[in-house]
Amino acid sequence: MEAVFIVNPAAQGRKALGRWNSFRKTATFPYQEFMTDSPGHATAIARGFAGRRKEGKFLLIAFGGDGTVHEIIAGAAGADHIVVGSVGAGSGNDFGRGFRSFASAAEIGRYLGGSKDSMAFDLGSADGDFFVNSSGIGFDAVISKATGRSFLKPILNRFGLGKLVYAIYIVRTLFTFRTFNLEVSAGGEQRQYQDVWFATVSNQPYFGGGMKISPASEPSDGLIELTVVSRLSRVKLLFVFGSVFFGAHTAFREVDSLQGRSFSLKADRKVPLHTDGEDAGDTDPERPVVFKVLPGAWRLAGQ
Ligand SMILES: Nc1ncnc2c1ncn2[C@@H]1O[C@H](COP(=O)(O)OP(=O)(O)OP(=O)(O)O)[C@@H](O)[C@H]1O
Repeated sequence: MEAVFIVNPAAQGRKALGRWNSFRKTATFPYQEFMTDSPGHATAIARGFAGRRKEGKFLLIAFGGDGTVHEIIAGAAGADHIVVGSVGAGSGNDFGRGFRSFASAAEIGRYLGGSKDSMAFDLGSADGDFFVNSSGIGFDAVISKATGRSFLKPILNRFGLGKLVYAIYIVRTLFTFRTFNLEVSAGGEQRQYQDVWFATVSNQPYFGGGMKISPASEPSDGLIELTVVSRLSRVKLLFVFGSVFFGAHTAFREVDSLQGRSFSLKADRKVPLHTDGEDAGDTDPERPVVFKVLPGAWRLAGQ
């Protein structure tokens, strides 16, 4: 198995590059190294390896944040000669909360010299756009979009306060966001929701930098979970957000949770969509966004 690091030097407010320069000195095994130069580059690199099935197995290790792992998995989906690994060097790192990641080069060295076990995990798709953690429409997508391009993020990251960005935008969006009406089709049934703040489809429990939005999610069960938050006052939404950190929000009657293999979500106006916290455009009020699970579509290093 050949080790390949895919490094996003821009992750964690460009701190990742410095971390990589220290990390690489501790790697005692042979490896290839790629630096991403723009969004989408990690997917292109992973796709290149996905086309090299005849050359044996590859361990593609993301050195960056959630966006970097997301891109690598999207490029490697369906290629069973590729095993994905991750070293968390981003600001949110929800991936590391829901999935096993490597803590050091020594750990990777032990893995390569030892069992080389891997496990298949599910991948989500939102109209063909992949997600490993979650994808959603509404309030959370507005926040992901805003924080993704925030001038505050690199500044706060420098002081180790990246999470504060989420808090700032949650409060700001709370006062500016317009709720929407939502039609959900799941398992042959239809449900209508009024005054929706957000609807999130999860493959693993965490989103938004450590919020346990979907406690029932299990990324290898062949299922995805939909969480719809609706009909809440702005003040109560803040309480719900507070309780999300502990996964206690599901007790609120305004929080509905469904489990299934596919959900169609149709909002009555244009609403922002995110996949793994990355901007995925807006919904179209004329047609639903179809969320699906692709069971066992990618492999993660370790058991
Ligand atoms: N050289 C580059 N310059 C600018 N952006 C890049 C570069 N390489 C990759 N990217 C983009 O940087 C974005 C953010 O990366 P990533 O998510 O890994 O870090 P983060 O935002 O610090 O962490 P997290 O998502 O865990 O909060 C990704 O969308 C990725 O496509």
